[in-house]
Amino acid sequence: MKTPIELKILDSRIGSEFPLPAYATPGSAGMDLRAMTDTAMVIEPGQTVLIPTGIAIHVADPSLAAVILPRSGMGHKNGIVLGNLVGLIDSDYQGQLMVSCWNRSDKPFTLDIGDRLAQLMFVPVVQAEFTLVDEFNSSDRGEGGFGHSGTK
Ligand SMILES: O=c1ccn([C@H]2C[C@H](O)[C@@H](COP(=O)(O)OP(=O)(O)OP(=O)(O)O)O2)c(=O)[nH]1
Ligand SMILES: [Mg+2]
Repeated sequence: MKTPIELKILDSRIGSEFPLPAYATPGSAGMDLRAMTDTAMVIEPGQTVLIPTGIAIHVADPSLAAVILPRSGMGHKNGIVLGNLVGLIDSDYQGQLMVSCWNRSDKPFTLDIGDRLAQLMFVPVVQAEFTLVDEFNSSDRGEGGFGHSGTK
């Protein structure tokens, strides 16, 4: 059972020349987002460019969010990852989904119009309300962290 999410097409090439984001297989967690630029573009080594996707979504439910993640092939083979590492889409965001595209490789990368450059995944969210305390009930870990348990 899939969760309905409102989507607006902002670029008419989506839904005509290029399909709407969709799950590629029944078990896919993410759906690919496409580069809806006016022209193909070369992203130079080290450069970060904000790429429009041509769509907006309104998640609406505060117990859900969407995240934009790199595609593993683009990241591993081409060094095309996200300038913000992970993009978080708030449930009340209604603007265009944008992908911060970072070429972390040492080679220029050509991004063609409509290329699938990142992926969108919906996730459950728990909103917290802080309860102020002076002391925590002690845990086994306590304040240990950042590798204090070693690597072996
Ligand atoms: O990769 C991304 C990350 C964010 N957003 C949009 C949706 C998100 O809800 C909004 C704000 O993102 P975030 O809170 O991460 O950025 P900020 O720098 O804190 O901006 P703001 O002050 O608008 O919250 O920008 C994208 O389109 N793509
Ligand atoms: Mg913010």
